[in-house]
Amino acid sequence: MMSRRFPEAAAVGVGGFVRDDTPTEQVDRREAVVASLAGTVRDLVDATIRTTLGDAELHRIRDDLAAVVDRLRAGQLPGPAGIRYNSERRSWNWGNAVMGAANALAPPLDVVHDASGCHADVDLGAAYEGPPGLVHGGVSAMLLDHIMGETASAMRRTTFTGTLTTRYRRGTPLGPLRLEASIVREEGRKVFVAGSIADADGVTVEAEGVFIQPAGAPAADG
Ligand SMILES: CCCCCCCCCCCCCCCC(=O)SCCNC(=O)CCNC(=O)[C@H](O)C(C)(C)COP(=O)(O)OP(=O)(O)OC[C@H]1O[C@@H](n2cnc3c(N)ncnc32)[C@H](O)[C@@H]1OP(=O)(O)O
Repeated sequence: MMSRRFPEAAAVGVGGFVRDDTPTEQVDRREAVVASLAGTVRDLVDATIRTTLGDAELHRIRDDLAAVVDRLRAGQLPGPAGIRYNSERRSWNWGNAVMGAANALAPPLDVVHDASGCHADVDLGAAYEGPPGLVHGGVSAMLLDHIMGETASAMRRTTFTGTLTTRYRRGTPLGPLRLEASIVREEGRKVFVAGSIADADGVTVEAEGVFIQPAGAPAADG
């Protein structure tokens, strides 16, 4: 069993981004490879939840998978993936819980920056269920936290979630959903953001949040 404590990660701290001068072309190529692997692992998670196979077959599959894990463990980072960037301002955070390319737990969320903020279309399957057929409330909050945080940061400054308030207006069905977020106002280091999740029939969850630029955190615009 792997260790769950990563002391070196604690040292990253606020605004801690790792400079990594891997050329962008190489980063893009590797990202496509890890995203493809994560996509298959995501399928595996869904298939595991929904399998109806017998116990003996599941034991055999578990043994096969354990062998695959051993192969992956042959080359590992010492801790979490972190956020890396190169001199061409290409950044990558493949372990991110919401949009990490290598993270099969991430839905993943493909966030688009538009004139009013950010939006993302996502299709949530069986792995994100809370109440029967509905998205887990914590998953909704997680997705909103991310898209609202990305809106606050506008990819040019570091912001951390200070407060996130969610109002669940009705159940959010699993399946295709639309997330939106926009900046409401800014006060010094505080950015107030509104966000929502909607299905085809309208908004299911709405949220407001305060995202804060930690004192001394880096910003691309100075
Ligand atoms: C080059 C760069 C490019 C970067 C491009 C990156 C793009 C990549 C996008 C990824 C998007 C990720 C989106 C996920 C975002 C998370 O998930 S972040 C993880 C969850 N959040 C955390 O862990 C935060 C933990 N908390 C903290 O670190 C600190 O408490 C904070 C929030 C940074 C604030 O600390 P601080 O700067 O010391 O705050 P402080 O000076 O006490 O107060 C400043 C102001 O904020 C207010 N405030 C403080 N705390 C709070 C609070 N919790 N709630 C409300 N207001 C508060 C204070 O009242 C004060 O207000 P004023 O008096 O000025 O009116």
